Amino acid sequence: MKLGFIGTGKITSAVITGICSSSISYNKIIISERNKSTSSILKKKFKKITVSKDNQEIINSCDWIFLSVTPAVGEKIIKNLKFRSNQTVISFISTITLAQLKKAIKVKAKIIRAIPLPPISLKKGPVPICPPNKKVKDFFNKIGTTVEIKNEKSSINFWSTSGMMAPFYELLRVMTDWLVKRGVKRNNAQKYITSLFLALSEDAVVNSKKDLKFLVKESQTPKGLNEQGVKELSRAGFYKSLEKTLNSIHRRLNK
Ligand SMILES: NC(=O)C1=CN([C@@H]2O[C@H](COP(=O)(O)OP(=O)(O)OC[C@H]3O[C@@H](n4cnc5c(N)ncnc54)[C@H](OP(=O)(O)O)[C@@H]3O)[C@@H](O)[C@H]2O)C=CC1
Repeated sequence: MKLGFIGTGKITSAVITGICSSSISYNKIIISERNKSTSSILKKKFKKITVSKDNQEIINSCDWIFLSVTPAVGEKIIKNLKFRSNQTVISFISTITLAQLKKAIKVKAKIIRAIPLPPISLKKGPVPICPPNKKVKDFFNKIGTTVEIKNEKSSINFWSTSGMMAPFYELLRVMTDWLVKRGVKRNNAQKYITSLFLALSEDAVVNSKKDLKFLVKESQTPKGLNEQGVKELSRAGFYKSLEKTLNSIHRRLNK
């Protein structure tokens, strides 16, 4: 199987890093030259990668095509590319819908939307795909955890929560800086905060059969520090504001 990537930016780089350290079997990966620096780094790093200047040439030579350009570029270029009906086209593009993709691609290829996130480079994290597709599901399960979504409207909900990655890192940054201001060495502060949140996330995954509210409750002792933390942040509107931001990202995606 030959895999082609139209657009070689941050997410292509993460997906290819995941693929190249996984058990996925493929003959070749062809990536577009743009971005020049990213494509040349990937080519140097992984043997089976070829770089092409011509998007159409990538499509002509590959079985699976990953669309990984920004929405504005996608709207401009996809309609001018010629696909084959026996191809699988997987779009990472955030705001181009399945109906719009079908119209631009014209032939009856299999068209799937997927939302890989940067930790896919570590073969970790969820990959929502819509509509469900067995082969695409098996593929992403080798570099993450595929979540099949039947209804495209519902996939927008997942897209909305993916807008919380940078806010999550910002949370870690604020706590780390807080420790640094109190005299803790930066590397110790960062190590403490990142390993604490890694452990908490792993614990939440292990306990994923339980409703998260039990973990919220279990991690508080009456009148303890965590009880104070949740109470004060709730009173300050921290969690309401999180919900409000999710709603506003959702509205933007739903336009
Ligand atoms: N980053 C993320 O976490 C995620 C991103 N996505 C989606 O994936 C898509 C790509 O995102 P991301 O990787 O972050 O964006 P980037 O801006 O990093 O990558 C886009 C790439 O497209 C290239 N490009 C521009 N024009 C063309 C063209 N005509 N032909 C081929 N390639 C071209 C750019 O090259 P150049 O630099 O030369 O302009 C760049 O390398 C977006 O639609 C985004 O919504 C989806 C899931 C997660």
